[in-house]
Amino acid sequence: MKCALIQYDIVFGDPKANFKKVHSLIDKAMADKPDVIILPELWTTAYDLERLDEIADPDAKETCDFISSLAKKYDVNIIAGSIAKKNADNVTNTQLIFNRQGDLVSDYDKVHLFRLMNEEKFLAAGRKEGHFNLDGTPCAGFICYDIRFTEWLRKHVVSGAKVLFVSAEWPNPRLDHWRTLLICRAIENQAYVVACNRTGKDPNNTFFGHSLIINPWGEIIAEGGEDEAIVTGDIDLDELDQIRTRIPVFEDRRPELY
Ligand SMILES: NC(=O)CCC(=O)C(=O)O
Repeated sequence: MKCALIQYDIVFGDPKANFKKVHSLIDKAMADKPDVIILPELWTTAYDLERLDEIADPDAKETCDFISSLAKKYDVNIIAGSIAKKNADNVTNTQLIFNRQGDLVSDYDKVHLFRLMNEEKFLAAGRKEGHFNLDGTPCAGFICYDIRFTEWLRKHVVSGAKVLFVSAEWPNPRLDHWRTLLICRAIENQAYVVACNRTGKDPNNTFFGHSLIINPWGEIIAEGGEDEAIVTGDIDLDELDQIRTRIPVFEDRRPELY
């Protein structure tokens, strides 16, 4: 599974500009023929939370039509980061996943809202799990702050997920937390972690990029810098099985004790 992570500077509060930018970045990413493309968190609006009434996508319809047509056109799976989705009575931070046929295979609402960026004041938290299947591989999706919640990711891995996709807007000065948490999630779960973070800045924060692909041994396969880039790397699921055989963490767990 070849992954292409599109880490870019999201235009604040301007979905139209972001659709245009993402269209051209996806066109560019396809030069490498990836199997899956990953976008960052809130990639249509960024953290312009005070204007969500105006700019959140009603039922995610416009975003779904746009991403679905690109997935079909390019025969590629797309983790459409997350977007602000306007529902009947609230707005959620929702990760949308499309397969190569352009079908929506998961819509995961961020479960853990991040107070430091005022999410709890404007967004409703999700309650359901983020499982999906891409080309026969069991995967799960998470959004930014979710990665601090070990049990949440573990629950998905225990239910079968082998690749953990993360969409983020993780700002300075917590680059060390970002890298360390993601490496730990990969090692402890003996799973691939594929995490896309935005670059650039908004009125309140600066973002460092450093999107990462990490193997189940905790080794970094690819890492972005601080600038806009398409970060690519391959995932080899045989390697995952070898690591799980060598150190059989899932056989040795004692869930009856904890
Ligand atoms: N957008 C987010 O959820 C940011 C999470 C974050 O920065 C953290 O330190 O956790």
